[in-house]
Amino acid sequence: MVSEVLWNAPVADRPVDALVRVPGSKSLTARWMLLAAAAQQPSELRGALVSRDTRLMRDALERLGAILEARDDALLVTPIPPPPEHPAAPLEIHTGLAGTVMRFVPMLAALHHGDVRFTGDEPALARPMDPVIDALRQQGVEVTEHGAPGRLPITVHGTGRLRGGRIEVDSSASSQFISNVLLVAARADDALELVHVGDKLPSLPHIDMTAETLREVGIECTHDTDEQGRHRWRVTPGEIRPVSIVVEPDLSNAGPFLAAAVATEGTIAVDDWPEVTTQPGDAYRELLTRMGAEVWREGRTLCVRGTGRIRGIDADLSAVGELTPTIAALAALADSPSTLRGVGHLRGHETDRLKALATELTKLGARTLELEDGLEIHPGPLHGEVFETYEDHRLATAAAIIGLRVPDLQVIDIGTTQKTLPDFVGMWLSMLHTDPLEDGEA
Ligand SMILES: O=C(O)C1=C[C@@H](OP(=O)(O)O)[C@@H](O)[C@H](O)C1
Ligand SMILES: C=C(OP(=O)(O)O)C(=O)O
Repeated sequence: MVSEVLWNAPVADRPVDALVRVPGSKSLTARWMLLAAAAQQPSELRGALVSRDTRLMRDALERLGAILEARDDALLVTPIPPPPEHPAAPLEIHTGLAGTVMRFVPMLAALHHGDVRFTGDEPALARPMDPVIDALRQQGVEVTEHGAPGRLPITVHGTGRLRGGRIEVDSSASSQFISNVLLVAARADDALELVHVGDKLPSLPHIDMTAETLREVGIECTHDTDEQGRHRWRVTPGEIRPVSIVVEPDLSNAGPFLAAAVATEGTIAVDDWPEVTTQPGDAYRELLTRMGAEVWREGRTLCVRGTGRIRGIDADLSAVGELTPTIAALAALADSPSTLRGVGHLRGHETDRLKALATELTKLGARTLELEDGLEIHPGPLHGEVFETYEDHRLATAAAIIGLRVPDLQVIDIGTTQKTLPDFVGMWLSMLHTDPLEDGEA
């Protein structure tokens, strides 16, 4: 539900200068939790994100029979027991607005013996689910659609088995449709061959992330192209090894803090930036450099310094669509226009992000045109306004970035940031109040 409480976005009265530690990656936490629940032996996760999305994942896995307990600094995961011979009582799973829960858990529910109904927040009922439903049916699993076709709520009639074999998935509206199938494929009867049949494929690094996590639990997952040049993945069935891992910090969530350095001519250092990662947030290093910032590493820390000049950018963000709201916020503060391309699939995110960004940025004075697959942003003199966030955490953080430079910007429902970053406000304020003379911490 949208809260009408307004948050006065703080203006930076000097360059921000802080060391920031961001909590664990939402996407990696979701994958590790799910794989740990689908393994045969208990696993231990450290640094897992605790936010609304990951709590929903945890609840979903617990409904299916896993046990996830926080102990000291670790999350212990006891896997889902084998399905009973007779169908269990019907279950309901609430997915909130979490794409990772609504798209990743239904395939796992097929391995449950019994009916599992999936529902979600009001805006979640508009997010595409057809390829999830279609993939389940291709796997021989019955699905009932209770609402609009191809949308939540649905019931997965799990039989405790997945067929495997060849499957075609149109993942042009979200990479999550492919990750959904791959994550559970090792538990199928036969080897899986998945071919993507859509005309575009967004967020490929997130699919690479899925393949990489599978390999880390001992599952063979290959990616190539078929004779027609279509993306193809193959997964060999096998036992999912238990893990003892440390989750990387969420680099997408580091974005608004790095952008604060760019917006205020400050310096932000983010701790524990991985050397090698499949997280799309790693692309901030290149994108912010192109926008005029200085970016460098000091050991495991990534540093970004604003130079006083923010350049507009022409960028294809299809692989890293999740970064669009942050880049769009900086584009509104830039000294030349920007075109952000390849992100038509953002219309199926938490909200229609293209429409939302075009509306809100234009309202502030940066004329923003909605393109078929992106945005054209024309910076102009900006003024304070009430910024609507449409239950979208990344719209809220985009507003906070602009608010650093624009007085009287009020954000509706800043609490929506709890989806992936529960203490966003506390971290933002401590970033702003760090004494630049001290080696501070946000
Ligand atoms: O697999 C994942 O963890 C995600 C994949 C991406 O989805 P889309 O491919 O729908 O953009 C990304 O935007 C989302 O935040 C998380
Ligand atoms: C698109 C996003 O989330 P979801 O996992 O709900 O798709 C996002 O966090 O930017």
